[in-house]
Amino acid sequence: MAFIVLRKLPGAEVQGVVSTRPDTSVVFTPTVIPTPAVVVIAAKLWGLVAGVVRGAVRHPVSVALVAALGLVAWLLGWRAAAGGVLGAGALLGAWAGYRPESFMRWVGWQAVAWWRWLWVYRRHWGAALAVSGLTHAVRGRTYVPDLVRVKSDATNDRVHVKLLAGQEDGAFAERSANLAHAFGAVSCRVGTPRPGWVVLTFPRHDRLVRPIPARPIPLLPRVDSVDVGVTEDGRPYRLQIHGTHVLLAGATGAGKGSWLWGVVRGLLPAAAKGEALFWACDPKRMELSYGRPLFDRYAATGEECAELLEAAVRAMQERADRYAGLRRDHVPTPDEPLIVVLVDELAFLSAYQTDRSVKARVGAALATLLTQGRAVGVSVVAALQDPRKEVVGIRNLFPHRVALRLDEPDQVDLVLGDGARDRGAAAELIPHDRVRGAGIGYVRVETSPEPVRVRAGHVTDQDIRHMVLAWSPDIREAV
Ligand SMILES: Nc1ncnc2c1ncn2[C@@H]1O[C@H](COP(=O)(O)OP(=O)(O)OP(=O)(O)O)[C@@H](O)[C@H]1O
Repeated sequence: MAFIVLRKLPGAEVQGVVSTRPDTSVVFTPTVIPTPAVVVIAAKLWGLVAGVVRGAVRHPVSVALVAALGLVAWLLGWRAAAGGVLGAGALLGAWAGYRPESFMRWVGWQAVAWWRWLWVYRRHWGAALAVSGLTHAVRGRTYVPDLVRVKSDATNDRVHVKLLAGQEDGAFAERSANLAHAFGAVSCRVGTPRPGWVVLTFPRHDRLVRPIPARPIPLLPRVDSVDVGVTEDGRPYRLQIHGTHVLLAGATGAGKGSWLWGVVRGLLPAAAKGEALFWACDPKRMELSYGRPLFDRYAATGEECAELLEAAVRAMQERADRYAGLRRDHVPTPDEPLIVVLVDELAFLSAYQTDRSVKARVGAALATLLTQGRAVGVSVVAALQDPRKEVVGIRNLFPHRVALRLDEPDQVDLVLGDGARDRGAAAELIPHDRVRGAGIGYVRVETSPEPVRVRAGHVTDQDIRHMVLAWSPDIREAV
């Protein structure tokens, strides 16, 4: 409208023309009302002031720096301003050299975030969201969700987006693959920090691309959770054990073994103190047999596994009878240790089990343990290749679940719950290659609706041999 007022367009004004485009319905040309220049200039000025204020609120440090520099140049001349810039640069350089972590925290990552906001996100925002189908047209005007802030750290960019009124976070979750491609990232995870907002997490570097050595055996006994690996942010990941059950789902070769052994490794000091016991079901006889001396009970055949699980149910019920009316939770002690029931391949005992009576006994014992074991100190940690198999019935009884590499995208939601795949848990895309992919899995954490990618420390055969030599009960007793 402003141009129509300020500039006389050539040719005659065409009025009341109805135009059509092949991809839209009828579009009517709006009536042009000549506006006084002063109104248009005032509107432009208002837009400018609003833009400056918005910029100052969103980027206070950058705006303050530019303003301070302008003030110095105005009051003292450009030489003083240039000297100030050089001096500030030297100070920042010294800070970065002596205290790189605090420098990155307060200055470095802010600068990276600002650059990424400007160069990667802001530049393509409207077009990328329009092509992804995340903009909305209302009465001929197109509205784009607001790109409010970008925060960066060593691994990820977190893009804070204010949704359009009436838009829902699921729309972004469904388009996470489009967004990842649009902004050149390997993936995009969608979180909802509060109503009306989404946070899109774009990883810049993959910290998990190389295997991680087995996590150190803790110095002090601890049973609540175990440090089994590292998250993509580089933080240790503690898997909850006490008061819960854990399901590890992953195709063959996905690295379930390193998670199972990571649990054993982290609980060794507690086991040495008598506060944790390992009962192992190893129907494949491949995985757990290697560290057999570490286990207080070990079962391999279907019959033996059924007996072991029923013994766990008896121990659980005996405790429940004693606790009834007296206490509501379990505290591990040498008299009342946490019993960790490890099951290497759940489907061997359920879906592939040919002996019907064994299958029924295992199913009944597992269902009882999973529904009643948590409060009295019996935790099940089970591995499973195919989450579609007959374990469907008990799958949801595991409060903590890990989706390692899976064969099909549909399997992800079966393991992690509805919507996990859309929110970025692309477990079917974890590389098959052992070096780049084994041991990587997606987990859900209580603090965030977005799945978190974790790589378990690689517990090698040599680590297991060392664990057996240093920590098995027989050897400790002999010493
Ligand atoms: N965290 C890890 N980091 C790197 N390599 C790993 C990791 N975990 C396992 N591996 C390697 O990947 C291969 C497969 O691991 P593993 O046997 O644990 O897989 P799995 O899921 O138990 O497979 P299956 O169900 O067939 O037994 C092994 O060679 C192992 O050494």
